[in-house]
Amino acid sequence: MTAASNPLDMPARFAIELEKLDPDVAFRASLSHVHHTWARTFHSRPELYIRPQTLQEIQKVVTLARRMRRRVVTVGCGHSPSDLTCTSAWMVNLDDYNKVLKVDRERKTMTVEAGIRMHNLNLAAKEHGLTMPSLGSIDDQSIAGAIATATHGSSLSHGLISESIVSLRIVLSNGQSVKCSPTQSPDLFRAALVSLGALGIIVEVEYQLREHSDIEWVQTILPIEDVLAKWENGLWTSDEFVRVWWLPYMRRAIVWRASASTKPLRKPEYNWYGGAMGYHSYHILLWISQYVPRVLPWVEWFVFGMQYGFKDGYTMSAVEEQRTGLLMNCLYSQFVNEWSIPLSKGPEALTRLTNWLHGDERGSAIPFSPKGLYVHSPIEVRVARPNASGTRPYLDTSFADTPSLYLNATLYRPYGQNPPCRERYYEAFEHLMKEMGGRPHWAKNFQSVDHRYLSSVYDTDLDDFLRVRNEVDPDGMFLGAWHRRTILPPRSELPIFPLEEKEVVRRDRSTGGADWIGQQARWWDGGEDVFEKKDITETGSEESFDLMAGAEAEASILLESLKDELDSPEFERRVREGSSGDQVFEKM
Ligand SMILES: Cc1cc2nc3c(=O)[nH]c(=O)nc-3n(C[C@H](O)[C@H](O)[C@H](O)COP(=O)(O)OP(=O)(O)OC[C@H]3O[C@@H](n4cnc5c(N)ncnc54)[C@H](O)[C@@H]3O)c2cc1C
Ligand SMILES: O=C1O[C@H](CO)[C@@H](O)[C@@H]1O
Repeated sequence: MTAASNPLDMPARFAIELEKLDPDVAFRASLSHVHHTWARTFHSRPELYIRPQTLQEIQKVVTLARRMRRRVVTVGCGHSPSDLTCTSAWMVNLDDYNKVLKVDRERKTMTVEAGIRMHNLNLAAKEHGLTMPSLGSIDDQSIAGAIATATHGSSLSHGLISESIVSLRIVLSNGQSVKCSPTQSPDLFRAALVSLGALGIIVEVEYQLREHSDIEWVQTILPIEDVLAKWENGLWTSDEFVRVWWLPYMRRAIVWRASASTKPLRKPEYNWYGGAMGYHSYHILLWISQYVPRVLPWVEWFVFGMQYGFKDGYTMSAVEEQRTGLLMNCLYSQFVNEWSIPLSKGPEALTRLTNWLHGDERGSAIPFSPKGLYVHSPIEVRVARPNASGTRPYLDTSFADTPSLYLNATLYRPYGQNPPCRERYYEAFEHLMKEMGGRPHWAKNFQSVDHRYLSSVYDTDLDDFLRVRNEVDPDGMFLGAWHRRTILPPRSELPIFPLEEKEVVRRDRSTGGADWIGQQARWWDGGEDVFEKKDITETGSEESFDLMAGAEAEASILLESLKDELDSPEFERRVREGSSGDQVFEKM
């Protein structure tokens, strides 16, 4: 172990605990990984970044973390733009645990290691004439990461991506690997289907596929009045997949629809603006709007006119494989704030939001001033039907008894810069969503949600999720600041867990995004061991939290000690390249 490569030396006890475990099971960790979200909205530096390749290696990590009293975050490919995957403790990534384990062609199911990316899952499925029944905008996510935050596509014939999970296997904080399904540990299964990384490490997924197919998609630009007129009359049922991009300033919308097709594959007609020219000119215009926000309505008109047509009714179409035809270019780094509300409330929500963006605070009944506020468009409008698998995840963001509408207020971060309008836009947007009983997309950049609000919209499902979660992870090995801020009650009602990690420093980076530093209720082993020294038996007593306050002092000292490194060109390079630093111990 070369401590020299890392100012945060591993404590002496680490080597002792490691030696107690089977040396033939590798421990593949690096000391200097820099984690960042896909959008580079958050960066954090785990004490250890571990890339296991077998189930035994994963179990070894959990056992060691438990003995070293460390929190564990499992990261897929970091596409969640919030601080959900930030940690200063131990980070596990399953990119090297990504094999296809079994294909049952008759049942059309495939069992895979949980680190597999959905793109590769679908490629493997295609070899057997199969495909995933639905997809969202991209397929880069790990299958475990995608289901963990209730990832969805846009179809009234499909629910969440996790709806096609037949069974899964999860390594719990006691190191046991448990298989669960609708008939095996059904409670654990319902919690694990949307786990927020808070239950354990999902290691295997059995996925229900369907016959491989192509789709023909057609997109048309229309006045929003036409779209609203069709809302209950076929807009969402004309095809298997339908999604809408809402252009609030032009009061128009792009309707994209697709259904299975046996026609010959056909690319969309060439649009010179649709490639690099459009990408870079839009990016530059968004950058200009950072300084002159009032150009944004013009930018919407120009960019979407060039891309989708200036005249109503302009149509483009193509025939593609479903596994690629459902995907889209999500362009630039972005904040995304997406909520689900009952589909029936869509016209009211979109009309009020559009009017608010046009400056009509009173008429929109959104009590925040829209004065001087300009936002990026489009607003993404998608749908899902209620879970039809018979086993509904406790934290299913779609509604159980009515079709769901997902509204996504995307704000781009041109060249990594935060847009000036985010706080007020999202304040107003979330006010409207909450008024309609909305549920925030777990992965995204919502900012005004706590346990009290989530209890009001998830009712006993949130209680059931937390019951199962606390049973299988009583020390909070898989809990961090994000969970405490959202799904967990305040510390006064539910004491901090022995291994729960707290955010102690969040520092904006000059190059965009934020550095996130956390600390657990106990001090790193270099300092005093609060749980042994003060014999704090019940979890989360005041003292331990006060010590957390002490941890703030400690963390600002830590930040000072790290400041030079965090601002160093070397760290910038690693952030830019997303390098995982040097592999320190390969086989322990
Ligand atoms: C460009 C872009 C497009 C997107 N498109 C869509 C879309 O169309 N629809 C939609 O709904 N969402 C969409 N998302 C959101 C995305 O699907 C979610 O953020 C998803 O969780 C990311 O998957 P990931 O593998 O990157 O997981 P991460 O972001 O790395 O992790 C997400 C959560 O999963 C947990 N996790 C990861 N692996 C495991 C594991 N093996 N065991 C237990 N927990 C685990 C993590 O701890 C964390 O809590 C998009 C995001 C981006 C950046
Ligand atoms: O998070 C997401 O980003 C894209 C929009 O860029 C959207 O489709 C997805 O849910």
